[in-house]
Amino acid sequence: MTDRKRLRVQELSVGFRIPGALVQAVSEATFEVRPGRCLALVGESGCGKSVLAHALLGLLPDNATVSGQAWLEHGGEPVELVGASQAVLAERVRGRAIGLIPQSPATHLTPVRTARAQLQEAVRELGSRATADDLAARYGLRPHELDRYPHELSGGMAQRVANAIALAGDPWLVLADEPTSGLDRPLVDRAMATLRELCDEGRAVLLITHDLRAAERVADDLAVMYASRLVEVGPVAEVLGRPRHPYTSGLVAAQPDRAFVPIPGLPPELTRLPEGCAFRSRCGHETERCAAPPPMDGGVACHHALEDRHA
Ligand SMILES: Nc1ncnc2c1ncn2[C@@H]1O[C@H](COP(=O)(O)OP(=O)(O)OP(=O)(O)O)[C@@H](O)[C@H]1O
Ligand code: NI
Repeated sequence: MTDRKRLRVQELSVGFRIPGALVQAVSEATFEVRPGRCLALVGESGCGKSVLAHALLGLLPDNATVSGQAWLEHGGEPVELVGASQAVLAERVRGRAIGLIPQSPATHLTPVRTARAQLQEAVRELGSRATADDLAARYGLRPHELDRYPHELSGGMAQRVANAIALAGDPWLVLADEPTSGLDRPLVDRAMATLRELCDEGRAVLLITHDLRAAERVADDLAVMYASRLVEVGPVAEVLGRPRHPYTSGLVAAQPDRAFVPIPGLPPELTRLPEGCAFRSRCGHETERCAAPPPMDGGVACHHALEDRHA
C-alpha cells in the first residue's frame, strides 16, 4: 500500500484579499512528498510556508483565494485537496490522511480543557484504535501529565501532546509547522528524532522550519522558498552542499556555523512582488534577464543558475 501513496502539489497559489491590496502568499508551488521521505520547507519568516501547509488542509480564512492542484493519492480514488469540500477534508483528510503538528502547540491547545480531554476527543473523532494513554506513552508523556491543563505543560510536553493529537488518526502524511519553535536544543533534537522515526516507519513528513541545521539532519529533500515562491528543490545534501540559487547560498552563508553573513536587504512586500525574479535586488548578480520570471528548471529557478547549466 505505502508505495501507492503520494502528495503531488502542482502550481499551488494562494492570495489573500485585504483592503486595497492582494497578499500573494504562495506562488505556483510544485513539489511532491512520498512515504518514507521527509521534505523540509525552509525560508525566511513571512515567505508563505505556513499558508502553503494550511492550504493543503483547507484551513485558510475566507479572504483567501487558492488555485492549482494538490493530489492526495492514498490507494483508491485520489483526492484533489484544493477543490475538495470541507466535508471531504474533515471526513477523509484532516487527521486521517494528513496530520498537522501546529506552529505553536501551547497556543493551539484549548486552555480550559486538560491534555487528556483534548487527546480523547481526537481519538473519538478519528475512530482511533489506540487509546489516549497509548498515544501519550508512545510520544513520551506520562499518564499524569495528561491531566494537566495547557498552561501547566512545559514547551516539550505541549509538543508531545500536539504530536499525539496529530498522530491519533494514524495519518500517513505529517505536516510539522515549525515544531521546535520555542524549544531548547535537547528538545529540538528529540522532536527531530521523532519526525525521522515517523519517516522511517513509512510516513511522509513535510517539515516547515527556519533551522537549516535541523533540516540537514532529518530531511531527505529540501525546498527553499523566497517571497512566496519555491526557488530551489532537491536532495538536502546537494542543495545545502552545492547551492545553485543565490538565495540558497545566502541562507547557507548566514548560518552561525558558516560565515554568519546575513543576506543584505529585505524581501519584497508580498503585496508588491516584482514582475521578474523577486530576489534580484538582493542578489548582486542582477542582469537584464532577471526582469523576466525565472522558470523552475532542474530544481532551480534562477536565470544565472540555468546559464551555468547550459553553458
Ligand atoms: N489571513 C491573512 N490575510 C492576509 N495576509 C495573510 C493572512 N495569513 C497570512 N498572511 C500573510 O501571508 C504571508 C505568509 O505567511 P506565513 O504565515 O505562511 O509565513 P511563514 O513563512 O510561515 O512565516 P513564519 O516562518 O514566520 O511562520 C505573510 O505575509 C502573512 O502576513
Ligand atoms: Ni509559519
